[in-house]
Amino acid sequence: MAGTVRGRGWVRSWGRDALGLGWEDARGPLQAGSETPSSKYCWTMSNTSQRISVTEQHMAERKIAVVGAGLIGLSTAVYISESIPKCSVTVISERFTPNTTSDVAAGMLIPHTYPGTPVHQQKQWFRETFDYLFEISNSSEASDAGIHLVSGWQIFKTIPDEELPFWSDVVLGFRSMTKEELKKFPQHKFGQAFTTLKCDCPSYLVWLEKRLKENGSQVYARRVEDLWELHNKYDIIVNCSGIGSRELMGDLEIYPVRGQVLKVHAPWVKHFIRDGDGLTYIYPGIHNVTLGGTRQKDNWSLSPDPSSSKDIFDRCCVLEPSLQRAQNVMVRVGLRPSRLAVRLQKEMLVHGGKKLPVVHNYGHGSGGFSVHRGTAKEAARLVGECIAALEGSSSKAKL
Ligand SMILES: Cc1cc2nc3c(=O)[nH]c(=O)nc-3n(C[C@H](O)[C@H](O)[C@H](O)COP(=O)(O)OP(=O)(O)OC[C@H]3O[C@@H](n4cnc5c(N)ncnc54)[C@H](O)[C@@H]3O)c2cc1C
Ligand SMILES: O=C([O-])CC(=O)C(=O)O
Repeated sequence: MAGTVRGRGWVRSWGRDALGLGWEDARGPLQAGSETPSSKYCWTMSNTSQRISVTEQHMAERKIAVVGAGLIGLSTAVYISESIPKCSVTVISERFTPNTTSDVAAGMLIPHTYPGTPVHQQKQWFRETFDYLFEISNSSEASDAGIHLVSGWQIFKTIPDEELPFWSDVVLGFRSMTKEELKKFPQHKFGQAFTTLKCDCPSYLVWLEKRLKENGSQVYARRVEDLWELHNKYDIIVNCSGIGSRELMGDLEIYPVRGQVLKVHAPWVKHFIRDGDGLTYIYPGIHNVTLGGTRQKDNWSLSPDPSSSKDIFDRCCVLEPSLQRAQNVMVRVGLRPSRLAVRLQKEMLVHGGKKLPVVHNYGHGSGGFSVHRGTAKEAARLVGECIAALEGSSSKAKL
């Protein structure tokens, strides 16, 4: 069975591979049982990626599979394909844009704290992500990538313990709100004004997919039940399966935090507004304004809840009364892949005397957009270490 899905510039063809599993290919269907055309792969280096230091000479071409095609999988695959020489990158995922959690997100660059990750590390990830997207926002790619600057306010009913958050010198023009500005919010006592970046989620994911295609990477649509399925075809696995890691890796430290948002047409809203309690926010984007939200721990339901929609809308109208005239209200629900700390580490799986190096990059919770480029860079560095170890063991074997 074969067919074609979805347009938007990159048509994926699909069919079934030698394992009897559904696959998708960026350049048209492979024949069942055919070899992955890895020798055709090439790598390029953009001025925003650093090349990972892996000795190129005499290196075997390494086959890397990235599991997951949400924001984290795509951005990690792009970073690897642009920074590691002599490797082929294949993305394998059950779902693609527009059907991932990443498509539901507001896509704002305002960090959420991971209690189990050192703050200096989170700040570095945020800075790397901010600098990368700022450069895109300042280029001709900005509209294709769906990246833009947005200014606004974070407001508080009581003065927060931390008046200067750790990320205040990364965003632009951070300052306390003036008394005049606060008059707009009579229930709030304190506020922070700043300019940050926003990703238009489906556009950014489509743009990342396009980058991968240009780098010669492959994309397959299928669910992975066990990483060992990939052992014979790939040298290194990068696990970016988000909340899917609970089942795939048996990681009980990751849990869903259900989020419901409304996407509305209100083109006159230009400023973002976020209540510091993290529950209510208004984020103007390119195509619509995202109104949020809910945070429901351990709730797996992807069905929209009408009473939550009304509550979100009412809360947002209190902060921005003009939203009462908003139109085309769409409801979206996503499960934030939450964890005390992002899992960004190497693991060597061993099974029947065989080894499979895995790099994990998942558990970004409420803040994936804010740190994705930084975590992609760190995951690529760990992949570089795995390659160096494989090179070391293959040269020892030759002696
Ligand atoms: C309502 C809401 C608003 C948000 N707003 C923001 C925001 O403004 N700013 C911000 O920084 N963050 C925000 N987030 C958080 C952000 O969306 C997440 O941190 C981010 O999307 C996580 O990306 P991911 O790639 O890890 O997960 P996902 O997008 O869920 O991708 C996981 C991928 O893995 C695949 N997969 C899973 N299991 C398997 C398997 N067994 N086999 C094959 N494939 C598998 C899935 O199909 C999917 O493609 C928001 C989240 C929500 C829900
Ligand atoms: O909290 C926010 O501002 C938006 C967000 O990241 C979320 O809902 O997870």
